[in-house]
Amino acid sequence: MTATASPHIVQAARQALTLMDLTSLNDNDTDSTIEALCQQVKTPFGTPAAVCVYPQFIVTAQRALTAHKLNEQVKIATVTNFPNGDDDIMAAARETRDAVASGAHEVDVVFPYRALMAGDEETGLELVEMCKAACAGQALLKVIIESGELKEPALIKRASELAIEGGADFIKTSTGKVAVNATLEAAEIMLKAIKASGQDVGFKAAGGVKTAEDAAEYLALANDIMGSGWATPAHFRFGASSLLSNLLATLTGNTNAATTDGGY
Ligand SMILES: O=C[C@H](O)COP(=O)(O)O
Repeated sequence: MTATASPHIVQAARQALTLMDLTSLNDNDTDSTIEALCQQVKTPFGTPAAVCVYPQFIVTAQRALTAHKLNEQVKIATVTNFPNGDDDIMAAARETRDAVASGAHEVDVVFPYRALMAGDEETGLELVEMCKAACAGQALLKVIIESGELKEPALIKRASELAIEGGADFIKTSTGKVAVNATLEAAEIMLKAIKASGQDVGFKAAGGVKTAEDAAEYLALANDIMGSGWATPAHFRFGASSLLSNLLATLTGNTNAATTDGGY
């Protein structure tokens, strides 16, 4: 992305930056990589909404954000039942409770999507209910439905409905760990499920969102379905490991910036 980006794309980049859960969920993450991640959140254009890290790095993120005096404005998100979406309700609830006790402000739990594909709706509903209870009103619960594995629009819709019924604060497309991650098609189904529920639930597009142009398409969809002004950090997030560099390049017109933070 270069200085030639249209005003519309520049505006989307500015908005997307503040809606981002800047993510590092790699098996080889260390305290150092998470410290480096937290260092990136301070930009001339504001900060991402959150960093998203594995549970063992919650404290590392807390310490690093505090050192940068950003612990008040940047939330710490983590993942549970991740990435497989197993159907062990109590294990997911325990992980979620432990993550909140460690200081997570937001927990992204994977819905037991394979159980749903096998026709079992109850397990997913109960798992979300138990994880919501484990958040104890202290943390937001984002439910990852793994839309790229569910594939069928009817299953994506049903998983969204069950997550919302179970108490999800956000529904999220993907773990970023499967072949198909966020798509506009899945986003449309999920946003329409939120709208139809009449509940105050947010949406997170995650996995494969890499450019300001990608972000602009999701934001336009959210504006169309939910109304303009809805996509604030309270309702909309991008889960992304390599979007930030492109947004900064778009905002500064500096193509070199695109090479500085990719590859998490
Ligand atoms: O939740 C966020 C995803 O894991 C990030 O996926 P990504 O590496 O494709 O940006």
